[in-house]
Amino acid sequence: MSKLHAQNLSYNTKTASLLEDASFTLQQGELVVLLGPNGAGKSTLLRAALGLIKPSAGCATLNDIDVQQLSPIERARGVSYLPQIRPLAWPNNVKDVIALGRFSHGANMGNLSETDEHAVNQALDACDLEHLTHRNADTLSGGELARVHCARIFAAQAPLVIADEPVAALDPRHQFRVMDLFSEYVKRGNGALIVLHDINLAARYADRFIWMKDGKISADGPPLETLSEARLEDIYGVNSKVDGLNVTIEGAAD
Ligand SMILES: Nc1ncnc2c1ncn2[C@@H]1O[C@H](COP(=O)(O)OP(=O)(O)OP(=O)(O)O)[C@@H](O)[C@H]1O
Repeated sequence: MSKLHAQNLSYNTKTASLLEDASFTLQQGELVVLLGPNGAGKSTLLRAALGLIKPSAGCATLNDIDVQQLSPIERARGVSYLPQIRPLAWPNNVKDVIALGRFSHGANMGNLSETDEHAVNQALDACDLEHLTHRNADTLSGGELARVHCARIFAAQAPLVIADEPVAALDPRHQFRVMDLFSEYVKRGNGALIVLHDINLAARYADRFIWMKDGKISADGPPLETLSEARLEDIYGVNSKVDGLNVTIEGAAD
């Protein structure tokens, strides 16, 4: 059972505390949504938990090994990470960008093994990208490119994924399609931690919510237990109506 565990992570710059005493666990078999307003510290938390930045205090482990000790390939085999900002180093075609997800398996670009080829084709198909296989990635629309990046992390076939706003640029149909893919991935026994700003979408898919504000985790639990009008006002400063898992945001609270 793969498990990413963050224990009392803090991250300070010279002038500010961006993350304070944050702990969470992600394991196989659960789809967790990380929620919080812009600037809450969600990306900082994910990067510290993955060992991409060195925390000022606390530590994170992947399967009980300190993430700071893992090589990039070891880490990528355990957790596939889709950052919020996804620069493309050069204008590869769609299939080659997705094949980058196979690097952690030793894939040889331009000469993929049968297993790599199969994983890439499966991801292409799952993300509705077959018709774009040979297009240059720098000619895609924002939504198409977002799907290519999702396909890249699915092609990696890691037991855990962390995705920072994977559906932000997608139209409603593709938002559901991509969230369905994460859901199916979790049902196959994997684990996913996903940052979303759409609370209704989050409530529809999440087994658990982690709520963040001002660099701190303020709640961690099942949607039905942690989603409330008071919570939405506290976290986002909005008035809302919450009925079970249905949320209507009525407007800014002040
Ligand atoms: N290296 C840095 N130096 C100074 N401030 C930083 C640094 N990195 C992040 N920040 C600030 O820390 C805060 C948290 O940033 P972070 O990207 O973690 O937020 P977030 O919750 O992911 O936000 P969003 O929803 O807008 O993506 C922001 O105010 C950001 O400007």
